[in-house]
Amino acid sequence: MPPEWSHSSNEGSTQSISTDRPYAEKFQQSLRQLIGESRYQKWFQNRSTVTIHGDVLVVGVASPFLTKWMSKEFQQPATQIARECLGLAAQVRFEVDAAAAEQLSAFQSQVSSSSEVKSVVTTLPHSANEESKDGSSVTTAATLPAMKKNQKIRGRLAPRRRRFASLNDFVTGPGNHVPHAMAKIVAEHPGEQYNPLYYYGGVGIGKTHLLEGIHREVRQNYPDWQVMSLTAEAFGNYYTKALYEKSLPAFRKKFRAVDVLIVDDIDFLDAKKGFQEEFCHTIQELISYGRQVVLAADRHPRMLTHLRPELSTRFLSGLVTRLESPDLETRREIVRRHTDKLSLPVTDDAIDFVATKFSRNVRELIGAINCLQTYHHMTKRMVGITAAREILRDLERDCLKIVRTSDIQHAVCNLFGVQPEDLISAKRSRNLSQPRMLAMYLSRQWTQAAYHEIGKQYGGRNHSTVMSAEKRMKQMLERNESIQISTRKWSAQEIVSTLEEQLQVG
Ligand SMILES: Nc1ncnc2c1ncn2[C@@H]1O[C@H](COP(=O)(O)OP(=O)(O)OP(=O)(O)O)[C@@H](O)[C@H]1O
Repeated sequence: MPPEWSHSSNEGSTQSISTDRPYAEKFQQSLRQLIGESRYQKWFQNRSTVTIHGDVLVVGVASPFLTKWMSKEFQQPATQIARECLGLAAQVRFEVDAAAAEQLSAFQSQVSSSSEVKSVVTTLPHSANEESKDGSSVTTAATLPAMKKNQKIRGRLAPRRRRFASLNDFVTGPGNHVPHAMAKIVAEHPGEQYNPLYYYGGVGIGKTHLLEGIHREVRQNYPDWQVMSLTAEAFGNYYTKALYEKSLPAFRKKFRAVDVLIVDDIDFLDAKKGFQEEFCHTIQELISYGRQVVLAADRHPRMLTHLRPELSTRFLSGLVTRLESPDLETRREIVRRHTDKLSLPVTDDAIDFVATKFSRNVRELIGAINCLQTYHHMTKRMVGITAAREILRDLERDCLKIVRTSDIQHAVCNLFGVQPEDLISAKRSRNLSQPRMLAMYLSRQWTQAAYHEIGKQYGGRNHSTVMSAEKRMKQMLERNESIQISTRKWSAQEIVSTLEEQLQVG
């Protein structure tokens, strides 16, 4: 699968080249054949979009209800076809996409006599919604024979190129103005300082937005430069393919010739020793020739505990900068700007309600606004606080992630590099006592488990051991004491926030 990739032609064109469209169309055709014409028409045609990001094929649908229904019904055939089109690593996700909702409502107004369409329209959102992280990059939409005569609608369904987010649309506040300023500097003077520039932070708080903003701005500032954006996973897949096909020289030529390399989700490399060396050589070579490298991950490089030392040192040799969840004022501004952009009439107290309720993750915040917009679209009413409460009630509940003790154990083991069976054993070695104490503390914070239940899960310890672990951990947080991970000490607060962010992602 090709990465999102843009370069100039010899004529100096500044257009992005998207190679996703043929894959998306092939996916649609093959799916139609596999599930049959009538099911395809009923569930996909005129009401879905297909977007490809690396190995992830996203089917956009019109409502949260449909995401659940479609994954239940079509996950298996869609994955089978995606793998045939994109390779074995391909995955399929069903997500809400405003373009699919638009398609559906346009289709409905065209063929309102069709009862089949009506039955789907009744499922339009009253509850959960989520804007795709890469929602700006709709690649191709399902074709619509019934609409083909309608020029206006056909225009809207035409395949679009990926649109990168803009740095100017990024709302800044205390937790993110420095990372944003760094993005501006790097986009103006790539390769000159902060190389590599490494962003880290929790889920849905703008890392990809900043990467896309840099991509876009470099392309504007330096139209004939080659800028490549992809995920670490896509890099790994290319590398594996090149190894398999014995085409490593071509692979290296391609990746080491770019002027700016932008790689998202670097944490993927943590568990993939096989790609680390190649990735390390790639960025080393680029940086040594003054090319810019920009990276993003969910953790600080030192918390990627399975990384080769030369790679984490390389990450640390530029600028490592943390993005924090936006504070209330920043969230209010994000809501204001987004509702303005959608021309959504909404009262100030409804804005406050959304900004207060959806506090951890901007993607969820934007998803909430999209739900309000659908309500407005359907009712033509101004969105006030009562409507906002009503519409977002389910979504608010869905955003509360259920955390299990096994999630906590997994996250702690991953961070400290210890084995799960050791963490839950009766062993008392020093390298296990701190991670275990932390895991017990998090189990109390995030699950409903009682002290004795937690104790039982950690080597049959009694409830007083768990109570003292919790007390000691609280003390460490209050006094801002440090915890050792491999060779380095971290503040207890930083470790707990990192783990909690991962628990929220799942
Ligand atoms: N400060 C901000 N101002 C405006 N929009 C924002 C801001 N932060 C995030 N967003 C928007 O929120 C959505 C999610 O952001 P993004 O995809 O960049 O998150 P992320 O940190 O990369 O998440 P993940 O860890 O899941 O990859 C995007 O639509 C993005 O444009």
